[in-house]
Amino acid sequence: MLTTTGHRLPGAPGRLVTETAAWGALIVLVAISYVVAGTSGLVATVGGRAYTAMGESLSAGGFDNQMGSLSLLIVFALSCAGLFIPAKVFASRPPAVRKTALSISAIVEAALLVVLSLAPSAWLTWVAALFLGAVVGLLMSINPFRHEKPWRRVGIPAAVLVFVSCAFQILGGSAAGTQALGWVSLLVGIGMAAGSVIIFLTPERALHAESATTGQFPELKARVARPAEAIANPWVCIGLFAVLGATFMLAQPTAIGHGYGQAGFALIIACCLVGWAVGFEMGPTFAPGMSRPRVSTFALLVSGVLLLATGAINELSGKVVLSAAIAFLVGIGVRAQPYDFSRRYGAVAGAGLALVINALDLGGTVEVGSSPDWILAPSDVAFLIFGIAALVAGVIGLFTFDPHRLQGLSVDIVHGFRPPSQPETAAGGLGNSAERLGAGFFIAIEGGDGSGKTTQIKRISAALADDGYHVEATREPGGTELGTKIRSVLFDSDPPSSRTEALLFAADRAHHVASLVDPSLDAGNIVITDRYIDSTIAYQAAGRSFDEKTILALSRWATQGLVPNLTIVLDIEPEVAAERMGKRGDSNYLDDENQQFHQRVRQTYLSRAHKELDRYVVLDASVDADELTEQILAAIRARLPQTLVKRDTGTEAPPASTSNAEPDSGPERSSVPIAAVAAGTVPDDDKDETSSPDSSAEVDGAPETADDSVDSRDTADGSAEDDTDANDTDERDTRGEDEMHERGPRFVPASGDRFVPSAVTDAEAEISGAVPTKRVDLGADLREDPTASASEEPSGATSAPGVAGEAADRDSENDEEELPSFLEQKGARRSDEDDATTVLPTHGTDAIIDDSDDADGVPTDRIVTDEDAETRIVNRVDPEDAETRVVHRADSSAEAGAGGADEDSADAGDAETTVLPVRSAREMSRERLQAQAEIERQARERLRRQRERSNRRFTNPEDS
Ligand SMILES: Nc1ncnc2c1ncn2[C@@H]1O[C@H](COP(=O)(O)OP(=O)(O)O)[C@@H](O)[C@H]1O
Ligand SMILES: Cc1cn([C@H]2C[C@H](O)[C@@H](COP(=O)(O)OP(=O)(O)O)O2)c(=O)[nH]c1=O
Repeated sequence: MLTTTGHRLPGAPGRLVTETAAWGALIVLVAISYVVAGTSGLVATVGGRAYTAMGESLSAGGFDNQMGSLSLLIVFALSCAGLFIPAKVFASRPPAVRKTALSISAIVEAALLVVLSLAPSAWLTWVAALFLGAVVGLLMSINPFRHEKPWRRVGIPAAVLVFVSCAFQILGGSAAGTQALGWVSLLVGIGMAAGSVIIFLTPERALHAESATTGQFPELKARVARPAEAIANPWVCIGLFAVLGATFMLAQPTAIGHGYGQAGFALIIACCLVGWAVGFEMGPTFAPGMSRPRVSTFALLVSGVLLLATGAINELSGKVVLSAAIAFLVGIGVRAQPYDFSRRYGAVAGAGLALVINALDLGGTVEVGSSPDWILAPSDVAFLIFGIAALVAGVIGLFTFDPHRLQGLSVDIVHGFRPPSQPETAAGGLGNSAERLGAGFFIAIEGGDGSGKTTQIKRISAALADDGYHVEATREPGGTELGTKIRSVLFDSDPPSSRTEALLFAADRAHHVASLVDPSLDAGNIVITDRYIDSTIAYQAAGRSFDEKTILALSRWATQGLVPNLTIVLDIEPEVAAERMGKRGDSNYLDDENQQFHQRVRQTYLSRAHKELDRYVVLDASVDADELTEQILAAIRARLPQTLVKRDTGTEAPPASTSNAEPDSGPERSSVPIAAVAAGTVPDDDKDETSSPDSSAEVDGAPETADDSVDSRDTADGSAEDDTDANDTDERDTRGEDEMHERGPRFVPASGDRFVPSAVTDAEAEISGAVPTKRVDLGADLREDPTASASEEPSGATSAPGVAGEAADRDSENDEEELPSFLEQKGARRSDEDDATTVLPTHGTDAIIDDSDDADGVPTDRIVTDEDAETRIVNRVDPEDAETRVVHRADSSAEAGAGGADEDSADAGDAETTVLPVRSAREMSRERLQAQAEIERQARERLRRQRERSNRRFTNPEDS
C-alpha cells in the first residue's frame, strides 16, 4: 500500500525507514485503538496507567467489542486516509515543499507515537492515525508508484511486534502482551523520527524515484504461464482485496475475543503478511495451465471456504494458518494477471465491512450436543459471513470466466497445474500461435550439423509435393534475402561475439517468419524449415551457455510466438556427423566447435523433444538416407491435417506461387523454380544433388523464369538470339493456366555452401566473357521424373525431352566444347542444364569491383552492383582454388546456352571470378542474393586459406 520503490536511489534510506515505521504505526495504532476504545469507550482519555488497567479489564472479561470495532474502524480509516489523497495534490508541489512537509509530518507522527506509548488514549490514537495518513500521502506523492511489494516494509514491524508481544506474554501473561503495543509504538515513533531526519537531510533530487522497481508484472515469468488477459471488470480481484482487508482487520478482534493476547494478534498479522508475500510472488506462474481470470476466481472461491473454516475454528494456531492461507490465495489471485484497478477500495471496503459486522456483536455459543459447545466470537461470525460471500462470488466467477478450452471443473483444475503446451505459451501474450499457423502446416527439421537435414528436406519436399501439397522448404539462417546477408555476416568473416551471434540468429528468424513463413502458412502451404528455435536453444543457450529462458524469450519475441506444428529431430552421434561433414567438405565456425559443444547441442535437442513428445519426433539419423526419408514422411503424413489444401483439389485460395509469379511479388517471396535454387559445389559423387534435366514442367515459377530470362537477355544484351527467344516464348505460351499456377516445393537450400543462383544467358556470358564450369543441381531430386534424373551421366550432358531439352542439349554441347581446360582437368561435370550456367570474370566492361583498398593486395570480395549494367559482380580470390560458382535456371531450356563464355575473354587472374547477372534490381531474387552471399563467403574462405598457406610458408619456409 505504501511506496517502496526507488530504494536503490540515494534518497532511499529516508523513505525506507519512514515507510517501515509507517507500517508499524498502522499495525500498532489499529491494535491500540481496539484495546483502548474497547475497554474504555470512545470518550476515554486515560493517564499513564491505562495499559495496565486495560490489561486487567481485558483479562477480567470487561471488553466492549462494539466500541472496539468502531474505534478500530476510525483509526483504520484515518490511517489509510493518506492513500486516498491523490498523488498529484502533493506531486504538484515543488520538491522542497514536499520534502519539508514529509519531514514535519513524520516528526509529528513520531511525537504522537511516543506520547501514545507512554499515555495511551483513544483520542491520541485517532490523532496519531490522522497524521499517519498524512505521512503516507506525502510518501506517495514523493514516490507515487502503486505496484510494489509492501510486505517488505510491513514485515519488519510485524516481526518486531511478534517478538515483543510474545516476550511480554511469556513473561507477564496474556494481559501483559497489551503493554507490548506501547513499546512497539515507541519503537516505530523513533523510527519515524529518524526517517524524517534522513529525508530532511537528503538532497531534493535524490528523493525522486525514476521508475518502479518492484511492482511490474514480471513479463518473463508470465511467459511460462498462460498469457495475461485483460479483464474488463476486475470485480473478482476487488473481492479478493476485500477478503484480505477483512482478514487483516479481524485479527485484533479475534485475538481479543478469544483471549489470545497481543502475541496472537501479532502472529496472525505476521503470518498473513508472509502468506500474501508468497502468493504475490507466485501469482504470475501459479497454475500455469489455467486461464488467468480463472485463477483469480478459484482463489476467491477457495478463500471463501478457508474464511468459513477460520470462523469455525476456535484455536489460535488454526486461525493463524488459515489466515495465512487466505492471504496467500489473495496474493495468487490478484497477481495472476496484471491489474490497473485500485486495491485500496477493495481492501478498505472489506476491512470496514468486517469491522461493522464485528461491531454488531453477533457472536454466541452454538450447542452442538456435546461439551464444550461451539463458541462463536463476533469476529468469527464476520469471518463466516465473509466466507459465504466469497464462496458465492467465486461460484459466480466460475460461470463468468470460461475455463481454457477444457470443460468440467476437475478437468480444469487438473490441467490448470500442468504447463500449457508450447504453442499456447509461445506468444508470451502477443498472440495465439495456434491461430497464426493459419491454414498451413509448419514443420521444423532440427539436428546437428551433418545429420542430414538438407538431404532429407529436399527429399520430403519432393515427396509431399508429389502427394499434391503446396510445399515451401526454407532454412535458417538465410531463408530470405536479408537472411542471406545475415548469414554472410555470421559466417563469412570473423566469428561474432556470442551475444551478437544470438541476436543475429534472432534477427534472421524474425525476418524469416514475418516475410516468408507466416505468409506461406497463411496461404495454406506446408512450410518446412531447416532449423528453427530449437537450434538457437541448442547452439546459443546450451552450446554457448546462455540462459535458456532469455534465448527462448528472444526467439519468441522475434517470431511472435510462432511454433512449428511438428519438429523432427534428426539425432546422430556428433562423431558420425563430423565424419559426414568432413566428406561434405564445407563447414562454418560452429561446425568446427569441439565435441563437447556438439554433445551439448545433441542433448539439448533430445531433452527438448522429451518434454513435448506430441510435438517432437526424434529419429535416428545414422540410418540409410532412404529409410530416414520414409520415417520422416510417415511422421509428417500421420500429422498432416485433412483440411490442408492440395494442389489438385484446392480451389479456394490461389497458391502462394501464383502470386509469386507476379513480377512485383516482392523480393522476399520471389518465385523461383526448384531447380533454379539448386546448389553448387557438392562432391561429384553425390547423386542426390545432381541435376535432372526436365525440371521446368514440375516446378513452380517456371513461366516467370522464362520471363526472367527474356528480360535479362533484353536488358543485358540486346543482341540475344532470336530463336532462343522464340523458343522461350513458345514454351511459356503452350503451358496451361493450371501449370502457371501450380506450386511445387519451393526449395531454399539448407546450406548456402551448396547453393547455386539463377542462370545467366548466352548473351550475358558473351558480353562478360563467362567461363562455364561444373555445376550440380541440388534441386534435381525434387523433380518428378526420376528416370530423367537417373539417366544422368556423371561425366556429361543428358538429353532432355522436348524443345527445351533439345535446346539445352545443343547449348550444353557448345558449353562442352568451350569448357576451359582447367575445369576439364578437374573433371568438372556438365549436364544438359549447363546452358544456363555461366561464370563471368570480375573485370568485365561494367564490372565495378574495387579492391584497391585491400592492403595486402588480395582482391576483396566486395560486391558492387551496377544497375545500369544490371550485372552483379563478385570477385574471386585465389586462382589455385579453382572452384567455380554456377548459375543456372530450372527452365534451362528456355535459356540460351551459356557456352559463349570464352576463357580468353576472362582475365587470367580472375578465371574463377563469378559475375551474376542482375536483370533488374526490382527482380532480384532471393536465390540470387543467396548465391552472391555464398560466393562472397567462398571468396573469404579462400582468402582465409590463402593466408593460412602463406602463414605456413612463413613459419615453415621449406614447405614452400
Ligand atoms: N543418411 C545418410 N547417410 C550417410 N550420409 C548422409 C546421410 N544423409 C546425408 N548424408 C551426407 O552427409 C552430409 C551432410 O548432410 P546434410 O544434408 O548436408 O546435413 P545437414 O544439412 O544436416 O548439415 C552430406 O554430404 C550428405 O550427402
Ligand atoms: C538457425 C541456427 C543455426 N545455428 C548454426 C548451426 C549451424 O552450425 C549453422 C548453420 O546452419 P546450417 O545452415 O544448417 O548449416 P549446415 O547446413 O552446414 O548444417 O548455424 C545456430 O547456431 N543458431 C541458430 O539459431
